Amino acid sequence: MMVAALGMAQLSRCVRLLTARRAVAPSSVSAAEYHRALMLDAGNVSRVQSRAHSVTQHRPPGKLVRDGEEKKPVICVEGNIASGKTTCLEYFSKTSNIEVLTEPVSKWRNIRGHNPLGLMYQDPERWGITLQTYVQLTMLDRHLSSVVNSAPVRMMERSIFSAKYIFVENLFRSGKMPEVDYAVLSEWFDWITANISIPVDLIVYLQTSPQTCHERLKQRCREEEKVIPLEYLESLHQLHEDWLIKQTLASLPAPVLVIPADHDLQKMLHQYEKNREKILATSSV
Ligand SMILES: Nc1ncnc2c1ncn2[C@@H]1O[C@H](COP(=O)(O)OP(=O)(O)O)[C@@H](O)[C@H]1O
Ligand SMILES: Nc1ccn([C@H]2C[C@H](O)[C@@H](COP(=O)(O)O)O2)c(=O)n1
Repeated sequence: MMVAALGMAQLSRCVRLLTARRAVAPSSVSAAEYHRALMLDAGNVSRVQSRAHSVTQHRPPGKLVRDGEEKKPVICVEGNIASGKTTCLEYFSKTSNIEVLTEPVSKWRNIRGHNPLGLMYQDPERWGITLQTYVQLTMLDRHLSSVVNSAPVRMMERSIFSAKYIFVENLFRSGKMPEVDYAVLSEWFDWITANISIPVDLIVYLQTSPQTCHERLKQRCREEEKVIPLEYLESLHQLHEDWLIKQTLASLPAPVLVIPADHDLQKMLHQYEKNREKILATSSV
């Protein structure tokens, strides 16, 4: 399995911890109950503790978390390709005291000299599973990454949730991902979300029309994305709407703040200012 081959430190550590503890669990106690009762070492991973603020529903006890993670509220910025997520994060990082985590796109474009993002766009049936396995791994790594500064809020570009509910779902529904690949990715996703705490306190949805994204995407001119047709952005848009607005696709990990994002840059900065309090107040919810 690719994840094993890549040997991602956090995931394998979590897996090892669970496996090791399971091996010595008393036979009269279920594995789940036993894990709940465990107080794991104060090394890299520990059991969820009480939180400084009141948003506790996404941090159920018994899941593994990175030390300190539960103390900092997490905002995920979601939206279609080229909707303006990076631009939004840049703006807030310049104007507020926040910790910003961008999507690890450079890793998706270059893993040991290979470009799974480019391969996926060339032949999604063959390479969709490869890219999305790596996206899932690298997004989990982002979610679990240690706090890098003392900023009171963390703002992330996308999440492990949109990777699954939007991109994997789209590949499968459009017939470009074989059912077995979808099943493997879903099993991984279900295991991760059942066993590892992935706190999200607010989703900021940059809501755009697919046409706007198509224009911005052409303007950005990322080599791999030159083959993206408008129809692809329309499918992704529909899934975003189903997940974040209609709420019919999958459960939401956090409340959603919708920001209309078809406007020009100047007006968008105004929109961000208008919503600044709502977004950053997440830290005192
Ligand atoms: N409001 C806007 N109006 C016009 N162009 C924009 C706007 N926001 C971002 N862009 C441009 O659109 C492209 C995609 O924006 P980006 O922030 O990289 O999107 P994302 O991170 O969602 O893919 C970039 O070239 C960026 O400069
Ligand atoms: N799970 C994912 C996440 C992203 N991508 C692609 C889409 C874009 O080509 C690129 C980066 O996205 P952006 O930040 O520009 O919206 O990665 C994907 O295929 N699967």
